[in-house]
Amino acid sequence: MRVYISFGSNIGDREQQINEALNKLQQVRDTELVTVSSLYETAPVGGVIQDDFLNGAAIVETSLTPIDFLNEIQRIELELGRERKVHWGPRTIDLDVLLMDDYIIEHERLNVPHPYMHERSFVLIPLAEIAPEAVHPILNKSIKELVTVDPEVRRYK
Ligand SMILES: Nc1ncnc2c1ncn2[C@@H]1O[C@H](COP(=O)(O)OP(=O)(O)OP(=O)(O)O)[C@@H](O)[C@H]1O
Ligand SMILES: Nc1nc2c(c(=O)[nH]1)N=C(CO)CN2
Repeated sequence: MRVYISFGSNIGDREQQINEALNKLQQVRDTELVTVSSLYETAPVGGVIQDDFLNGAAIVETSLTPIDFLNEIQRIELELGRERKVHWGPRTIDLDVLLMDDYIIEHERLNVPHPYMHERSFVLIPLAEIAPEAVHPILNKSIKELVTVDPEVRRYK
């Protein structure tokens, strides 16, 4: 199964934490990291006053089940010291599943496509860089069609 993920960090050495998360992802069993986007510096979305994020997206190929893959990314978040305090608040690392093939999953622990991905340019801009043709299976639109220009999402590296 092809999985599209987004990642973000806004506490501590953001770039280092993203690199560590991607290294750990590369070591997950039966999983290959296919493509990683550039990093983008993004203004915080959602109303919580907090520092800017570094965000990006990646393409992963895995033969794990969707829940086993979620378990692995949640383990990586915990290993990198992620604490769940403020909803939508600051985090050392956040890994979200955006798309899994063309699956629509409504599970208590996993909603795919990610319910907010189509309205978040900090997700769509990095994803459009690496997967413009990927299709949102509920909206039936490609990422290229969903993405819009946003001056608050700036190419970083
Ligand atoms: N597509 C998904 N990717 C990652 N987690 C998901 C997904 N769908 C549901 N979840 C569930 O969401 C829960 C909360 O995740 P998390 O704390 O990362 O939310 P958040 O990052 O604060 O908000 P958001 O989901 O809007 O990014 C997790 O425990 C996970 O089981
Ligand atoms: N720019 C930006 N804003 C956010 C982010 C994020 O990754 N980037 N994550 C959030 C919680 O999921 C809330 N707000």
